[in-house]
Amino acid sequence: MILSVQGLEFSYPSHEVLKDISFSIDTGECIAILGTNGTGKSTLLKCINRILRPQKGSVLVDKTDVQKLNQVDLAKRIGYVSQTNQSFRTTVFDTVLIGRKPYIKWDVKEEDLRIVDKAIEMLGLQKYSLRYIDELSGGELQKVIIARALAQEPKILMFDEPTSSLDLKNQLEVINIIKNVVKNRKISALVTIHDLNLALRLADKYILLKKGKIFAAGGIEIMTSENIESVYSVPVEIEKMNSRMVVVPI
Ligand SMILES: Nc1ncnc2c1ncn2[C@@H]1O[C@H](COP(=O)(O)OP(=O)(O)OP(=O)(O)O)[C@@H](O)[C@H]1O
Repeated sequence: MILSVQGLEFSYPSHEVLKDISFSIDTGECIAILGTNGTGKSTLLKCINRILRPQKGSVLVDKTDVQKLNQVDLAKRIGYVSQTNQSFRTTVFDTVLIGRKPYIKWDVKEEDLRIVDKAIEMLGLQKYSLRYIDELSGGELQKVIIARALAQEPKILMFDEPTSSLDLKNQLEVINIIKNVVKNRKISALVTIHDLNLALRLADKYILLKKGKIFAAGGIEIMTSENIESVYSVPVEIEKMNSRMVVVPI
């Protein structure tokens, strides 16, 4: 088990957001965190990555409490791609190189450069490598930030809406990159995503959040029309197309 969240509760000063959240993830698993706007998906990722401190509960990564890890060890374990991006004026290459920061002691090594090149190549960003990130489109920048997280080589990759600025082709590419990286590197991913059909392509397991609580969690068997309707308040049908499950709002 690479990640274990037990009895997590989190409130902002004005209101309670997460209640009694418990789940665990094994190596090689890709988990989609689903739920309506404002239900607490990003807050959950931030609690796991220690950006926010839960009032109750624990988060163990590799059996170690995240609260006890120093910043470098945390960054070697968890890579986080948030919904908001940095605004420093750096090139694409240098931005992705920042992902290697936890490993660089004095000088950047050949291996760091190789890993950065590989991440840039995986996201198809070679032609932008020397461009400043404020000269990119929203989707291109999103891919740069994903490349930086891959270069970080963490054990758990967390993505907050990784496909939100991407066109259809890039959405599918990014989903496949995440799936392949998880399987090939034997790591895990936690992904918040609004598009249920992309979630079905991506994930091995699902967590349906409703009003800050886990409404259902598990494999494909929990992605029923009843559960989806209950969480999103929209009637849906689940159909099979080309041997793939699709969610169709009705
Ligand atoms: N910094 C903050 N201070 C106070 N309340 C906040 C803060 N950030 C988020 N919230 C509130 O906490 C709740 C959960 O927000 P969160 O961003 O985790 O939801 P989400 O499920 O990720 O939503 P979305 O799908 O819209 O991104 C919302 O009611 C939101 O308004």
